[in-house]
Amino acid sequence: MEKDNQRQGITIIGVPMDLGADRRGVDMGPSAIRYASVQEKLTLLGFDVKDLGNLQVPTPESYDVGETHLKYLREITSVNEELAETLDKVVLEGCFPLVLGGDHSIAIGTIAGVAKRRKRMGLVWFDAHGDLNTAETSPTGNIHGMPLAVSLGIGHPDLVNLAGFTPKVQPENIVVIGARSLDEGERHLIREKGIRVFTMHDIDRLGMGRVIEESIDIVSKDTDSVHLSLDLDGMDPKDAPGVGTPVPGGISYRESHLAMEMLSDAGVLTSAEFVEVNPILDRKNCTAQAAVALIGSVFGEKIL
Ligand SMILES: NC(=[NH2+])NCCC[C@H](N)C(=O)O
Ligand SMILES: [Mn+2]
Ligand SMILES: [Mn+2]
Repeated sequence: MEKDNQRQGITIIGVPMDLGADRRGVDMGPSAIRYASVQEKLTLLGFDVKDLGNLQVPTPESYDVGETHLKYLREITSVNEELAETLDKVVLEGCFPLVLGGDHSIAIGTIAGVAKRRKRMGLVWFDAHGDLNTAETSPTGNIHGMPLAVSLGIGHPDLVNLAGFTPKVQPENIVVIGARSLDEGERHLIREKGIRVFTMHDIDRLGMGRVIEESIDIVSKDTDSVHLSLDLDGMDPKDAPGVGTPVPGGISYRESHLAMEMLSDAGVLTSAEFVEVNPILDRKNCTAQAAVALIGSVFGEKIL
């Protein structure tokens, strides 16, 4: 991949989605991240920032949950269709799309939108979870546990065929970083597809520096773009408590920054999303603040 030196601008899109997860409140994630001054930070870093505001997302109270093994499938599909269309336009304009969630089910639409005009996309999946479930393997029926499988072309046809093509990404161009809570079906899929998963065990042994060096090789080999999908629950709950599905033993605050700084230095990223910030479960907005600090590092902020 060529280094992307002529970044024109950044376009922010909020997706206040909470239909993909069991715990309410993650719909306030985009507001919390904006409140933590994301636009100011990026402007200070010298970028031309445009905020498109939030997509409209139905509230769970006004809809029927639908099939319990794929909760709110219809509503989630339609929001993701709109998100994919919005992102396609942003890519066509030559801007860097920065999506603020919302639960992780929005990655279905983000990835569909950013992959549409690309031949081959690399994907960095920063998460405590694999998000590789299907209706058959999910223990919860929550679609936020499925977006990576969907992007690989595995899952309900309405989700998989979103934006009219499938798959969005190939298993050999994906890295998962920070995994420590995987369901049985997800373990199977990881082995079957040969997906490179850097678990917490690998991060402990290799160190984040090596993990990211290897990750950059994987996601940039023979690709024309790289998307970062960052679930704040990848971080340790001590540093990012405002998430709906926290798992102890996560990536530290500094390791997270090192990962973002190295991705930034490599100049490979072409789009990003920050998801699962739940202000109701947070402590004085510190999870949204962590998200904004990491966004700073993604866009080149340095200590010195
Ligand atoms: N994006 C997330 N936080 N996903 C959590 C998924 C948890 C669990 N594996 C499930 O499928 O329900
Ligand atoms: Mn997660
Ligand atoms: Mn996730």
